Amino acid sequence: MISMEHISLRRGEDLILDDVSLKVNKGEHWAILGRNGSGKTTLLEMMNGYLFPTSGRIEVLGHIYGQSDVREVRKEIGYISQTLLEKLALKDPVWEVVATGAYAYLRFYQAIPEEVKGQAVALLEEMNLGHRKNNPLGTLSQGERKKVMLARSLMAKPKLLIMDEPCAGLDLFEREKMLVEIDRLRKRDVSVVYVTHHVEEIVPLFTHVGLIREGKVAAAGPKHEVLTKETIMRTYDIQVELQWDADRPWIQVRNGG
Ligand SMILES: Nc1ncnc2c1ncn2[C@@H]1O[C@H](COP(=O)(O)OP(=O)(O)OP(=O)(O)O)[C@@H](O)[C@H]1O
Repeated sequence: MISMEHISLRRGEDLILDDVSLKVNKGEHWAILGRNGSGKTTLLEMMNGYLFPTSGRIEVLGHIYGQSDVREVRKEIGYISQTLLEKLALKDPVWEVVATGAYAYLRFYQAIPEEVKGQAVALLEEMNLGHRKNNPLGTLSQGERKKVMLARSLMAKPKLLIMDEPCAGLDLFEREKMLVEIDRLRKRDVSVVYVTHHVEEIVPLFTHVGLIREGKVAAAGPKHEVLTKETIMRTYDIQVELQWDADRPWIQVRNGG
């Protein structure tokens, strides 16, 4: 699905990504973690073809970046980020916001086919938001809005779903509801790449973990191999204990970190 080989990105004097290699195969779902400024969003922007590396090779869904039309590749990629959420029109009814996901634009300026509306409403119902379909997006809670974004990204039936901190800013209740939806992505034919700051968001859906430190891959591979207290301590410079419960990792910070 994704093959990044020896990717580096230089900005002036700074090496933002430093010889990063990462491979996401079909059937795998990856969680990417790392400290603030370690390069996670930059990595996602490269997967989407919004940023090009200074050196290295990126292949996504069989297209080699630099030799393909990235706009075509992006049609097969769903991208969920705070920036996108901020661009959506708060006055538009929720079902319409979801329906625009079937197309490459943010708002409709023509009649929406009934079939597309039906698909949007079905996705909202699947996420227990059917009763809110006619409400303006701006009246929904932050958690509900994030679910709307997820539903919207699924409209185009993406092969790859890239999520940049989709649970940021959610309370415990809203976050768990969102995580239920994310875990349910296993029923779809889609590979997920998910950036988060919180280890406990690595729900059972996820098969692999990548840890980024100062623009380099500190560790990457099957989650139970990669996610250990030693690798977390190396990535975050903090003393922790790590426990798995129902195939979900939890962190306890030791006194004084
Ligand atoms: N346009 C830019 N010009 C120069 N430096 C940049 C630019 N964009 C990002 N950076 C730098 O690149 C580094 C990595 O940024 P990035 O946003 O990828 O990190 P991140 O791991 O996603 O951080 P966070 O967890 O805080 O969101 C940071 O040091 C950032 O300041």
